Amino acid sequence: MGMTRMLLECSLSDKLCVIQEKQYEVIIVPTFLVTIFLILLGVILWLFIREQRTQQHHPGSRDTAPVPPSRDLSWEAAGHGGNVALPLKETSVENFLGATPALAKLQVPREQLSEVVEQICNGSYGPILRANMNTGDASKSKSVILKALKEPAGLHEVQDFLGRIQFHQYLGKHKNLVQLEGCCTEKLPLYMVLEDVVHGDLLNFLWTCRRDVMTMDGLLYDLTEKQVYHIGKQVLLALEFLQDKHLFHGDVAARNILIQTDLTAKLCGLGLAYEVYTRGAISSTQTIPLKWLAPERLLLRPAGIRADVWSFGILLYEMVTLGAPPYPEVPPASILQHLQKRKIMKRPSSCTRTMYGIMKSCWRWHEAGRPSPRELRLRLEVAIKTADDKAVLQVPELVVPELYAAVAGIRVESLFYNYSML
Ligand SMILES: Nc1ncnc2c1ncn2[C@@H]1O[C@H](COP(=O)(O)OP(=O)(O)OP(=O)(O)O)[C@@H](O)[C@H]1O
Repeated sequence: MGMTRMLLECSLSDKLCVIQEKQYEVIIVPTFLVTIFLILLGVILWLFIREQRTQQHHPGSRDTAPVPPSRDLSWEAAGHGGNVALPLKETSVENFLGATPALAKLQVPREQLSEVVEQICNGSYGPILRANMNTGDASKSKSVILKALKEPAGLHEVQDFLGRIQFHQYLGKHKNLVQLEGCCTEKLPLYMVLEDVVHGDLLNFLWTCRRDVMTMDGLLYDLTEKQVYHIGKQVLLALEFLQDKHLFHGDVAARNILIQTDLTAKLCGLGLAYEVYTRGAISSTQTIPLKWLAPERLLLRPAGIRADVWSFGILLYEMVTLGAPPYPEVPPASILQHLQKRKIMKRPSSCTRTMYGIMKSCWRWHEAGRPSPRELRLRLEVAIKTADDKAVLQVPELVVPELYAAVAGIRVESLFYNYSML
């Protein structure tokens, strides 16, 4: 339109008009084309740089076979639930480890765990194994306990297992708590490495004391009143330690105490203490034998360290009777009604009045009336001074584990006894 108008207004002899027409062709069109070219070049460059950056973030994506997608939490969120066990990809575990760098310091090289000697039992996470650990020097190989996470495991189980290791790390060392030596969590299968308390649990020790066995691997299978106090005092030290950290154990019983040759006692079975640590209370549906529980636990009320004190009273009873089941005349399911009638266990014939007095103080209905672990320990320290260290506790009847389990209200499979010993 503009050109037509120009031509109409100009004569052929009009030079100015010709010059204007040449300006239009020579300046504006090339400028337009150059601009388009530059824009295209810019876009191509931008796409090229973006591609380069993508490759830097995923180095193997072009040169290696594609990695299968790892299972993520969305799988569980899609209605499959946390308990579904699926084989985990190494990458999933590595992701967790990335989120828990504190565990890096605890890693034990797998090649140091040379041979599994035996499977002790099936624990709450999976098999509990005894293995040899090489410490570099062949003459210094030592026995350790491996708690393995059973496979296949769900993601939340892996998380829980790693959390449990960190809980051990948080607790730190205490002479009367089973010690964490390290872990193998850089790949599957996952292991928690614990010190080996070779003589196993106190309940088995008590049962063996009923037999004619004198000593085994340096441990004397005889128990006096003084030794009962000695073991009890160590358990109370462990409870004080937990209380200082605003925790409690939740399952104090002879089956959860490990014994060393010199009668050092170590509290194990810290699963419920871990729940208290993570959730502030025991919320697990895990069944704890009712006969060891304080009334507030049976009534599903909030509980604390004084519920452990109640169970400690039952532990004293277990020791002085060499592992008899508590309340032998009461069916496990009726224990709450029994206690609601304010009935407690009678004094066993092997129990002194002093010791029975201590037991009764643990079994006061209201937790505020019960002593604290520290008060209790001080009472034990006084009692120990005059306790009998000569007379050996004796119970002639041998234990039939199935019968014990039925009367105690415990699943027989959860008792880690050695048949050959009984
Ligand atoms: N460090 C250890 N040394 C020797 N034996 C052990 C050790 N740890 C566990 N055991 C054996 O395994 C049994 C079960 O241990 P423990 O209760 O700690 O395992 P768990 O089932 O994993 O429970 P939790 O999850 O409550 O810790 C013990 O009664 C004992 O016989």
